[in-house]
Amino acid sequence: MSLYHEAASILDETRAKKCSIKSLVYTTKKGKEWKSDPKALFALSTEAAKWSEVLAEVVGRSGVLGVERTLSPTLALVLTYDLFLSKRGIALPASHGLNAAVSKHKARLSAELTKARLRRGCATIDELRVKINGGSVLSDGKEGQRKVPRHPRWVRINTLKTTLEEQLAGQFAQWQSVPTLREVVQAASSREQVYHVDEHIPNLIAIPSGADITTSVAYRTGDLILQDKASCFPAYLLDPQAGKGDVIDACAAPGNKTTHLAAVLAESNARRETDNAQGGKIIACEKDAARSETLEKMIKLAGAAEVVTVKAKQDFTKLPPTARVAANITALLLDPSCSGSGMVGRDEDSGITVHLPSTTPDVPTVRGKKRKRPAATASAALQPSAAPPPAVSTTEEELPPDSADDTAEKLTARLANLAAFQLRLLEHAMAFPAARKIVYSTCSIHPEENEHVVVAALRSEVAREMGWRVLRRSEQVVGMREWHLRGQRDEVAAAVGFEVDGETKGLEVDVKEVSEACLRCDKHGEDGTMGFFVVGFVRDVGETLASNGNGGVGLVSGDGESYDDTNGDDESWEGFAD
Ligand SMILES: C[S@@+](CC[C@H](N)C(=O)[O-])C[C@H]1O[C@@H](n2cnc3c(N)ncnc32)[C@H](O)[C@@H]1O
Repeated sequence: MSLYHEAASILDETRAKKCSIKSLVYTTKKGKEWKSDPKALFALSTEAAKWSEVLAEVVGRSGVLGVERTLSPTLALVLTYDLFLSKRGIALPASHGLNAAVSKHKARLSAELTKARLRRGCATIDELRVKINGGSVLSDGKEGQRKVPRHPRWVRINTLKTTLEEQLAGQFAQWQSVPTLREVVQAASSREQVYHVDEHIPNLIAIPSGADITTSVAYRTGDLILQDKASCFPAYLLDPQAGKGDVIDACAAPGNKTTHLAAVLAESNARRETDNAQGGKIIACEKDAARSETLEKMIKLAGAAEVVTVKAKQDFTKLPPTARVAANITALLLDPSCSGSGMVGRDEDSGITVHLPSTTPDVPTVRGKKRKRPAATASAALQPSAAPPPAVSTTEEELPPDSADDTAEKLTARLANLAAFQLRLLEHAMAFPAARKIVYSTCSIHPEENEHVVVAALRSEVAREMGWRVLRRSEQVVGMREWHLRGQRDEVAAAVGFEVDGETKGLEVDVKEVSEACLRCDKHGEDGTMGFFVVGFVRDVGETLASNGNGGVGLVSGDGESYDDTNGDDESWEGFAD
């Protein structure tokens, strides 16, 4: 099988199973069977996927698929990518059937590529490349108007296996530390070896987007994990503490947040070495069978298998809060499927939408499965708050990321279904009897999946019965408390049902408190993150919350005895920052 056939089959599988290209190339059983060099295969599949929205238009409008019967839509995508966009061109002899099938239509394809570029307002292919690689651009100030993407590559140091210091002295020994993220971003195109240690998340560094560490031993052995900064917020905010019960990661695959949770818990255990309050395990649920396999592999690779128990093919909503395994669950991380509207095209860990060309010309872009759904408003799906949410089809939870050609009506209906599903999961989490803390997150920029779900959850019967409220900003771990982007106040107010006009108190929801408790990350913003939303919930019943000295809160029993005495040791968390 040629590189092109293999890359096309990877794109087909990515679409069908919604799994990442990286996991297909490197970690699946099939990965061992690839004949092509994995690095070349990964690069071609990822680049073709990133460009697929444009190339689907180019190939579809050219009509090539109607005449070249040997070409499948994905095969045409990967070949057209190499024909026009890779430095070396198609890596096959000119006489090879596949090369000829595309090259003989070069003029027509090239004309369509020009039109597609102009439709996107780009004067040159390089400008289009920048747009595709990160959306927004900024001048690097070195070569006139040369533009570079805003996004760095985020690398989490896996403290289950190594330390930040060890990696900076080893893998990054030849690299230069820079004091600002901007310097990393500006180095993106020149591939300078610079890194910036993040100010908010411990053990996280940013490196230029062009820097590839995926071939390094440290990456392959799980010492380094590619994880967007925003995606590190949930585990850090949940802040599981040693000796205070077990944690559920309800929607765990592919497992980046699970392994981050394990690392945070292990840090806490290490700080408690001298007393008896160690322990705590993580239960990772994943509904999808294929993704459960990936999850298991990622956990093993990250060295988290001892502390994490995988519940493969486990629908979280089918795990009864009264089950024996649930009795000791004190914290839950809920990162459910969402619209993915915050995802950045180049973030291979989060998955990329593969667009396919039409097999008949003049149809701009053929998207994935078409779903006929009645129009509905997202907020209607969350009303009335105490009533059970409407039934959601099982497939709707798994929709691919938003597409530019979604009509407003389709998007509204889609968000309504997603929001109802997300609320259902959140309400289920709130029913766990020993639970004291929940972190809810999405990689969506839509308030319907974010602030609106938070308000609906707070107003739900289970939240009121169990005493759930938001984890206030002042109670959050230091990096999250200091994060500048908070929830959208007008959206919280809209969900509560009244306008903001200086008066922020609702009947049962404090708009200011709730919006301040929520954290948002901007897609394509100066922070170099994907679009993201995260919020914490806590309940005080039977216990009160007190500062744990980590800048956040720990549980204190009713009689005032603290379960946590990490004052002093916590300095190490903040110490990593610079
Ligand atoms: C956004 S992804 C989670 C990403 C993951 N937390 C990480 O950081 O690597 C959502 C996952 O939830 C799974 N899922 C969806 N509904 C579920 C349910 N009811 N129970 C358990 N898992 C579910 C999906 O299959 C998908 O793998």
